[in-house]
Amino acid sequence: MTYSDLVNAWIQELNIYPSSEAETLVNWLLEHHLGLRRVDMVRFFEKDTLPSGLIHDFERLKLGEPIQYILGHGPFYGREFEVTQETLIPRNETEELVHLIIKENPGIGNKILDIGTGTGCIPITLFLEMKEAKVYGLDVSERALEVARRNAKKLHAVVNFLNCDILSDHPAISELDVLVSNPPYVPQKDQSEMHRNVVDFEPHLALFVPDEDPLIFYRVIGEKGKSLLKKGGRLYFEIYEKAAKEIKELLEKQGYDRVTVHSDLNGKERMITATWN
Ligand SMILES: C[S@@+](CC[C@H](N)C(=O)[O-])C[C@H]1O[C@@H](n2cnc3c(N)ncnc32)[C@H](O)[C@@H]1O
Repeated sequence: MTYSDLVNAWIQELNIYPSSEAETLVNWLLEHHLGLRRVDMVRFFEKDTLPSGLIHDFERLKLGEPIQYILGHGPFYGREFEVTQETLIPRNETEELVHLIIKENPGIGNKILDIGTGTGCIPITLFLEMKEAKVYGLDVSERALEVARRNAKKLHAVVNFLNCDILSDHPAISELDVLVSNPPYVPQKDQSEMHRNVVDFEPHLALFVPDEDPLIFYRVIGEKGKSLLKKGGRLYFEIYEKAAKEIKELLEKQGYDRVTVHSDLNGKERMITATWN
């Protein structure tokens, strides 16, 4: 079998994805298993046989499992982060949120807390990209925090991780320059609109909120932010596009200033920022 025979056959079999995406996924899997660049793979196929792990992983891909869970890692802001089924897979729009924080807070020694940290991708990246930042990350899931701690160690980032349920506990932190969160925000009833590989594989604890109170995390974090943030401190949320207007109104009602909705690169309203004065 040649490289192109195999790639074409697998693209056909991976018909749960559009063919351009299937091609990217097949090549990602091949590169991971063979440790070869695409150009070298053509030569590999002329003389070698496929490792059995590759076939097994392809079967998982066909069943809709996200490739980051299969490989055990995924990219975020130019670095690879370990992911497990206890953690959300880091998303592009979250990279944009992190980029906004870096751009808007060029000073030295910012004190930062990330609520609902998952893999730790937000605080680890902020530690590595901002000068002398003092960074905290919290999550209710101890299993997610274990992953976050491993990521920090591997990437040489100093982050204080705390196990905390933000809906019932108050973290013992104050005088923050930046409070950031990408909290769970998808109402249960919207499950049916989501891609199967998200609903079937990613942790529901990281995704869903009750239909009767979909803004619960924004309301609670906004309220707690008043004592966590210092005067002039900045709040950064990733948001559900459908809820942008309501979250803006909520934060204005809570007394925040300069409440601003930002669009991501796809033109979707996916971030909101505010100042506590
Ligand atoms: C949407 S994920 C975000 C993960 C990561 N920050 C990212 O952007 O990839 C939300 C995170 O909030 C955590 N979480 C859910 N309920 C929580 C709670 N009550 N208190 C603290 N964290 C919570 C989940 O475990 C999950 O890691």
